[in-house]
Amino acid sequence: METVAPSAVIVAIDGPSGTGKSSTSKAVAAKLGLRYLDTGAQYRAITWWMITNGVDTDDPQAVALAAGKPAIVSGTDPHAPTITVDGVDAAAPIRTREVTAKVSAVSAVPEVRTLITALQRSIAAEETGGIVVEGRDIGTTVLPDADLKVFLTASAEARAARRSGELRGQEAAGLAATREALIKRDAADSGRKTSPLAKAADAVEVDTTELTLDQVIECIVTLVEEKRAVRS
Ligand SMILES: Nc1ncnc2c1ncn2[C@@H]1O[C@H](COP(=O)(O)OP(=O)(O)O)[C@@H](O)[C@H]1O
Ligand SMILES: Nc1ccn([C@@H]2O[C@H](COP(=O)(O)OP(=O)(O)O)[C@@H](O)[C@H]2O)c(=O)n1
Repeated sequence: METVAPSAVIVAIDGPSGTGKSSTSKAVAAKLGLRYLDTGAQYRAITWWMITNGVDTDDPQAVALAAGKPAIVSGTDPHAPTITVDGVDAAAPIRTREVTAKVSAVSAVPEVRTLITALQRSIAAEETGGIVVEGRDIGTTVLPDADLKVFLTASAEARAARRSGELRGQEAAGLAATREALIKRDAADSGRKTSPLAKAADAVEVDTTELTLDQVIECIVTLVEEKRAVRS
C-alpha cells in the first residue's frame, strides 16, 4: 500500500473564470508544500492541438475521434507549472483568444472529458504528498473524495475588470467585451451535459469580489490547516 504523508491533503478549487482559482491555488500550494494542477490548462492544450491539427472544434464527432491523439503532460510544481503537448511547450499558445473562444466547445465533448479526467486522477494519485487541483468539476466529478473543496465566486464586473487588467497593453479588449466573453464561456461551461461547472454540495463557497488576493489565499490556507489538524 502507498505511504501517504500525514500532511498530505487533496484540495479541489472550482469556480467560474476570473474568480482567482489559478493565482490562489498556486500560492496556497506553494505556502503549504503541496503540488498544483491547472486542469483548465489541459483543456486549453487539447483545444490548441485540435486547432493546429485542422480539427473542426464545432464538430463534436471530429473532436471525439481525435481526442486520444495528443499526449498532454502537466508539471505540478506550483512555483513553475508547465504544460506540454507531444513534447512541445504549450504554455503560451494555450492562452490565445482563439483557444479561449473554442475551449468550451471542446471541453463539452464527453470523450475529451473522459480522457482528461482519467489523466487528472492519475496525477492526483501520483502526488502522494498532497495537491491543489483547480478547475470546474474537480469537487463534483474528478476528485469527489477531496479533503477540502472550495468554490470561488465573484461578480461579473470584478471578474471582467481582473481579466481586462491582464490584457491591457496586449490588445484593446474593452471591459464590456471581456465581460460578454466570460459570461458566454461560463454559460457554456455551466450548461453542458457532462460534468458542468458546479459547486459540490460539500464545498465551501468563498465570494472573492471584495477580497484581495492575499485575503483569499489566507482564507484557504486556514481551511486546509483546519482539515490537516482534524486528520492528524
Ligand atoms: N481577489 C482578487 N482581487 C483582485 N485581483 C485578483 C483576485 N484574485 C485574482 N485576481 C487577479 O485576477 C486575474 C484572474 O485570476 P486567475 O487566478 O487567473 O482566475 P481564474 O483562474 O479563476 O480564471 C489575475 O490577474 C489575478 O491576479
Ligand atoms: N475542470 C475543468 C477546467 C476547465 N474546463 C474548461 O477549460 C476552460 C478553460 O479553463 P481555465 O481554467 O483555463 O479558464 P480561465 O478561467 O483561467 O480563463 C473552461 O472555460 C472550461 O471550458 C473544464 O471544462 N473543466
